[in-house]
Amino acid sequence: MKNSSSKHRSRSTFRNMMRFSFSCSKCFSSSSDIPTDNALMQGLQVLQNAHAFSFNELKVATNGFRSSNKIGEGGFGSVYEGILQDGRMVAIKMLSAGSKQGDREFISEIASVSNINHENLVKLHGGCIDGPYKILVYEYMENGSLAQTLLGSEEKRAKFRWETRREISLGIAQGLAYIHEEIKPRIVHRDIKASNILLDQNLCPKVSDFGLSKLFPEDFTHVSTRVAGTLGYLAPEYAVSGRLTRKTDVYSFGVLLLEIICGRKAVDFDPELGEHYLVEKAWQMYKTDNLLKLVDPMLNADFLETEAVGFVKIALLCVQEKCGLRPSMSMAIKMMRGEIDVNNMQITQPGFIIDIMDVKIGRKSQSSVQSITNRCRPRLHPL
Ligand SMILES: Nc1ncnc2c1ncn2[C@@H]1O[C@H](COP(=O)(O)OP(=O)(O)OP(=O)(O)O)[C@@H](O)[C@H]1O
Repeated sequence: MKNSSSKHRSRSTFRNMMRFSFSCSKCFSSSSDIPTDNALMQGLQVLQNAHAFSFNELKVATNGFRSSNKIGEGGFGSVYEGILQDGRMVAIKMLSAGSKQGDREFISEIASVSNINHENLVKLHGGCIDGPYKILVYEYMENGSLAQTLLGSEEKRAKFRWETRREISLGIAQGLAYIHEEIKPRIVHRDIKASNILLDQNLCPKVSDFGLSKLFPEDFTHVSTRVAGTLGYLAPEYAVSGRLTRKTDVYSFGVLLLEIICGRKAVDFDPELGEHYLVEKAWQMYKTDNLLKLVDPMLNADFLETEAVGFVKIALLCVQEKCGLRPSMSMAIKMMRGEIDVNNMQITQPGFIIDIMDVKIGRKSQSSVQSITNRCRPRLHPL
């Protein structure tokens, strides 16, 4: 199920075009986002809790960061597979040198991940800071990302059964519920998407890439922040106002859940249909009572209909336009397990962004949009 590095590269290039990060000094309290020497020092101190690898150790593990060891490339650097001296297989993420943003992501990732342990979160073994090099060392995930396996090209897509999709969805939800509700300080991931869900040898899903995560003091309901994330997964209110809450992740989870059920990307391009959006499609199908038609044809109708339709409804609840109507992750888990009947929940219009460069906006968003610049004004689609 593992893919070649060239394929990783071409997909990553496309994904990176979809990922964006911008700030607006007028409306976002961005001072905490600017990496300072102090912040860097704090990051280094936290790193002492994890293993500090030497650059040479990692160079040996990856055959001198040889291109044949490269397994992927993300927005902030390249990922290599490597074998440590003790025989452990690891994924080694070398952040792009000299990038200020890279510093921030690096510290954020270390601070978020080095102290947490959960079967649905990728384990960070440690890291290395050596001159211009900033490197993270993770447990190795044999089956790559959901973006490669479930949403890859038609001929290469893995055939995930319904039960596997259900367990993957539940696992991701459990990882998120853990960082949202169980640990202190709480963590908002901020970049939940298919390429950040990695699968181990047993197809157990693990949330990875905490580079954009924000630590959340317990008594805070939200923080104002630079907007960062990936188009298609971005909660509208967060894109519009920079107001980050756990419901920002819940929105992205809803989009991801739709992708898992439908086997289709959140935003896709078709030569005939043009660009189309999964959230919009799901809402149309819901309104016309056609949710079954959304389920991935690759399943050949081999799935539990009520459960699959229930999962689409849960996804629609997670992407509700009003974040107050979205469930918490623990509530979503209860619905997925059938402990709460999703059919008793009221589903209203979802919200989504189709173009961050265009200034046309849908209803309900005027007031919050007024405070931001033209450049970063998203267009909310009036569904
Ligand atoms: N722990 C890991 N085990 C195995 N492969 C990994 C691991 N971490 C990352 N990868 C591979 O490297 C690729 C790039 O990962 P990375 O987190 O740098 O970026 P991304 O999530 O794909 O993109 P972006 O940076 O835009 O979010 C992943 O898609 C995956 O194929």
